[in-house]
Amino acid sequence: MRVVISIGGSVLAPDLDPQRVEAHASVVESLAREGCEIGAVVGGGGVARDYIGAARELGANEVQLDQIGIDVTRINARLLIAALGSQVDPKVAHDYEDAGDAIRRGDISVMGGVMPGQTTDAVAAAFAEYVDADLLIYATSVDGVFSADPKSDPDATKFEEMTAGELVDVIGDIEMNAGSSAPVDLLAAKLIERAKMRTIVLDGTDPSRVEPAVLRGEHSGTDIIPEGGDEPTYWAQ
Ligand SMILES: Nc1ncnc2c1ncn2[C@@H]1O[C@H](COP(=O)(O)OP(=O)(O)OP(=O)(O)O)[C@@H](O)[C@H]1O
Ligand SMILES: O=c1ccn([C@@H]2O[C@H](COP(=O)(O)O)[C@@H](O)[C@H]2O)c(=O)[nH]1
Repeated sequence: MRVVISIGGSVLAPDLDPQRVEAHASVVESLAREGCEIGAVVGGGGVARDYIGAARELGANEVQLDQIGIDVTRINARLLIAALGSQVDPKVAHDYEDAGDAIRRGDISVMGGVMPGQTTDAVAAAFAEYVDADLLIYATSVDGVFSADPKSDPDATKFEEMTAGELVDVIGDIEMNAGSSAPVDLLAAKLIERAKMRTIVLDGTDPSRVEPAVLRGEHSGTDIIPEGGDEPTYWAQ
């Protein structure tokens, strides 16, 4: 089974705690030991937003701010690589071909951002499509996709499952400025829709939630069900 796991910067390194990074790496390594081929994509989190906020005040434009965000995602990717064992490609992949080559060699491949105008959510979706992944996981700071931002709307309700088209509708109004927050960005949602990619959005603040989701489909987040896609496959079945 081939899996792409997107790990938000806010769940990988909210406080630069090496033990937390190690815990995420352990989950990735454990899945690799189970025989999964793994691509990981790492976000920029609060550090990226801090840099973006400071540079915005200094007058940088949105593309320049995105470039700062990309730099931070790649630093976080290096952090994850540092915690992974010998099975990881030691280079942060800057494009999908390099990342795909690493996976075909049997390595775990780690990416950060690639180009302005999107977030690492879209990188993960494109990476998953490029390598024909069986499953795409978003380990983020919220336990799934809600009808509205649960941090600002107490009446927001969680979708246990939804189609990619419904996901596009729910997140369509979220701003796309550098450093913006969304469980999955709009471009990612469109890529998931066109690739008919089976996708799970879950709370990755506890990294141990990722493994049962990959192996058995067990999680409390949101399943994005492909319209016209294949039946879900799990490694343990
Ligand atoms: N409809 C929604 N459903 C769920 N979360 C939403 C929604 N709208 C906005 N959000 C916000 O999206 C945020 C999740 O994305 P956020 O960008 O913080 O982290 P991430 O995707 O894990 O990556 P990173 O921290 O690297 O940017 C949550 O904090 C939540 O407040
Ligand atoms: O491909 C990419 C990836 C990221 N960015 C910019 O970086 C920040 C942080 O990334 P997150 O995935 O949100 O953690 C993002 O808001 C963009 O500004 C990018 O431009 N292109």
